[in-house]
Amino acid sequence: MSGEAQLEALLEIIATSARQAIAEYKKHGNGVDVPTIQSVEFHPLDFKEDTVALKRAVRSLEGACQQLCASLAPPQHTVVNFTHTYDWACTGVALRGRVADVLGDHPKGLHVEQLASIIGVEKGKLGRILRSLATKGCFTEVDDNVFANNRLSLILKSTSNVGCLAKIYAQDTSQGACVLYETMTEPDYAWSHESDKAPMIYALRKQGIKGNFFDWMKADDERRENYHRAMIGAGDLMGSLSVLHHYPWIEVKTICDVGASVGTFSVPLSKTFPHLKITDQDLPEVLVQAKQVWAKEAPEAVEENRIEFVPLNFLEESPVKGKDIYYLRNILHDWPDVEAAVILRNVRDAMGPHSRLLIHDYVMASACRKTQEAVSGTDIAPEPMLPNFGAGNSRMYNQDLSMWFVHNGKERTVKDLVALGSATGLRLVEVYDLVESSVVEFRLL
Ligand SMILES: C[S@@+](CC[C@H](N)C(=O)[O-])C[C@H]1O[C@@H](n2cnc3c(N)ncnc32)[C@H](O)[C@@H]1O
Repeated sequence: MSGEAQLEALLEIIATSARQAIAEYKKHGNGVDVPTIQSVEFHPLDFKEDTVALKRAVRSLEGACQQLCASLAPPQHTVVNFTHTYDWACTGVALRGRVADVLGDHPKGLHVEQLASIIGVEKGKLGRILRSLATKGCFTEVDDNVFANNRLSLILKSTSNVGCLAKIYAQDTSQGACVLYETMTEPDYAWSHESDKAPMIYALRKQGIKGNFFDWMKADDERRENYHRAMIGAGDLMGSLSVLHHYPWIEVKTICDVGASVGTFSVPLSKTFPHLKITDQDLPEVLVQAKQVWAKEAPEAVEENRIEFVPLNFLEESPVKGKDIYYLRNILHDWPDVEAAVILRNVRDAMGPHSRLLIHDYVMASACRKTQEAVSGTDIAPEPMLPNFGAGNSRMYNQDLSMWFVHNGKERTVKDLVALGSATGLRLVEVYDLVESSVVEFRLL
């Protein structure tokens, strides 16, 4: 394909995928207009469980847009932009200062002078941060230095679970990112894949931190509560609940949610499929918080004994035995290969011949078409796009880096998961591609 033909094909993909996204908003809008950056409320589609069709369209749209811009802009423009972005720092200020909460009481907007005095920061500095965010479509500058919430900034309200996740990236993960090169060159850290040698732990060591991210997180109640709310947010962000609509749950009777957090997946599962007997397993202190969440969000499941809570340290013991499904969402990516193999071995020891293991994570793919076609279990982008959808999947590749910075963990390819599985006596059965995340199903060998 000539250069010009490639660019024309990208334009075509942009137009088609944007129209597919618009059609999705119209289909689920119940009369609400399609969203723009001027929208001030959420759209009915924003928190739907099954977001596969919208995500598919947005993945192609973002991938093709970035590829087209990277092709046509001068290279210095694109490459310096990689290093010259402070979105995370500005968003972190908005989150910590609860800017969106304050603006919630002022739907027509608030002058930055009043806003800054409520928050307790200097008005000129706050104004520059909000203008930078408004320039990217988050908050609206309704008049000179007067800011109001919009559909994007609502995500930064303190009631938002996705906001809790954004806070972790802005405040904690970023600390690991800032010392990345040091951790790749200092001998104690450079060759280590241990979780207590992760870049974020390196950054925090001056505070006398001992252990890994989970030790650090559980040592502080507020941090722990934010983390588990963030896990609900992560599910929303990834559209993980699509799995409720794309897996044959009706054929299942019992499920063990391994590393269940506060029931981020199993609470909605119990509501959609009340025939299921669910076992939630996590560290004991997490189950204390989980029981409170279940009592509030799904009291009927608790009263009808459809949920049991069993403490588990999956690095040291097996989950309860003989369940139909062992479900691990966003678990393996927290751990380096050695610990991931221990977890899988412990799960395998609990499985019976009828049991299935579902690993629900991001599933990485190569950016090289030749390799992708040979091993992929997930969608491959049409030419001339990069086969892994390029920037359309950037969150997956950023998440892989986040798992390194925070845990020395990683996201894995289907090939990596198959290798881990077969080393622990498991065989691949199927890959369910939910566009952003995938569910990889295994059985005993
Ligand atoms: C990234 S969160 C995922 C939570 C949940 N599966 C989800 O998708 O929302 C990882 C979970 O693993 C749990 N965890 C960490 N170490 C553990 C261990 N040694 N044994 C059992 N659970 C553990 C954490 O408490 C946390 O709930």
